[in-house]
Amino acid sequence: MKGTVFAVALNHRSQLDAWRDAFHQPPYNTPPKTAVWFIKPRNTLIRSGEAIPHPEGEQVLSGATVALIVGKTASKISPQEAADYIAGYALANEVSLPEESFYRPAIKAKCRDGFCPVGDRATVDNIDNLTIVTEINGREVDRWNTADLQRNAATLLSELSAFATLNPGDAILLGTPQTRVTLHPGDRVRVLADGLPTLENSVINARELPAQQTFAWPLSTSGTLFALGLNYADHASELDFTPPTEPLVFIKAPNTFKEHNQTSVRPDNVEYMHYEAELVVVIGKTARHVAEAGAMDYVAGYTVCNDYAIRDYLENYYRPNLRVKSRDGLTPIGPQIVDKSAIADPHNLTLRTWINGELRQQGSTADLIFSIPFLIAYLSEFMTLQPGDMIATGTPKGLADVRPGDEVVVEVEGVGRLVNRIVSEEANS
Ligand SMILES: O=C(O)C/C=C\CC(=O)C(=O)O
Ligand SMILES: [Mg+2]
Repeated sequence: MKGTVFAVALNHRSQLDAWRDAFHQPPYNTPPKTAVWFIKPRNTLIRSGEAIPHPEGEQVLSGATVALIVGKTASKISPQEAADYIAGYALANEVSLPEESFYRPAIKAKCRDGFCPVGDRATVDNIDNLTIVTEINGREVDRWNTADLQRNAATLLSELSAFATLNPGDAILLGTPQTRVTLHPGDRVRVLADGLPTLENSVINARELPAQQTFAWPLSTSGTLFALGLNYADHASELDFTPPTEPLVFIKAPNTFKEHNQTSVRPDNVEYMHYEAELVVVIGKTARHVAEAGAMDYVAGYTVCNDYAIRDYLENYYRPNLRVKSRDGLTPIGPQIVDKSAIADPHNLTLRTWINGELRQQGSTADLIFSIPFLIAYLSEFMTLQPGDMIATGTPKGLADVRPGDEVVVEVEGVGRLVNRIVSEEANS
């Protein structure tokens, strides 16, 4: 099994009930209109029998659920067609720290090493009425039924495939109830459901992890692309935000990647398709608990990306949400990785974007709010960065809409010049 693990928050009725009043207050203002997606990156994935690391001083919550495993490439499918695209289901545990907000991506709560155990796959007769039981140290502590999900498995597959092509081995975690069970070092947590292989994991103190243990999806084909939001003060203010005091990090899945000289699709009937020129840092060796002072040793090189956003789809849930940023083909990246030794000072590079030859965006990595070593230290404090992982460092001021027919060139001085063309949905079909 391999692939990207997508997950959905606020999909159990008990969660919607608990948050109902808050949804009408800032920062949310309205209840979510679409599924609230997030990604469990490869460092979170472990198998049955492996240990869940418990970060010292944190409250760790078990979130027993089911993973839908995709069997066939799925793009824009209806709920009625979904069964044909599903290879089976597996028990999973969407382990998390407590969440006090659904406004920003919950990366620090949900993307810690080993926070996504997934069991073996099987087929299930009726996934929409499945009871999932959690036992800790042999005692039942939780039980819930998939009939209480807001969106069922087929609907989730359909809604995600509307903007992200799913490939065999990709998975969707169906959601968890509001109430979760606390895990402690030394616990054994078992997740059970009729017809699915039991998922069993011990919980160990994260300090006791063997140094060489990595948290890699066994057959992963691609590193994780972490992206920074609002990492340039001038860009934050053009979007009417004050600059963040802590990095705002979201994840872009591999379905978004496009090579140099390819096309990206502008969805019909949208007003805002914005380019974003960004310097991307490529990690060269495993980084866990790295100090800022030594963090540049973990960089292999640099590349360029265009972190397109469809801002019409912004909702104040895990903002920027996957519908805005993780659409098929909306991250042109490349054209090459430039070795670290070729860049004298990555914090003094000019970024530029041209539309049809006209210069529309210009900034400098000198203005990054959170520097490259700070970001590596920040992320590696709560997750293991692995060779091939990437950090898109954010974009400066200068956004504008792009239209079918436009040629968009983003450049980072000394690193590369990345060309992309915008096409309409019709031209792409
Ligand atoms: O939530 C928002 O509107 C802003 C999030 C990300 C912007 C981004 O990708 C960047 O600053 O770069
Ligand atoms: Mg960006």
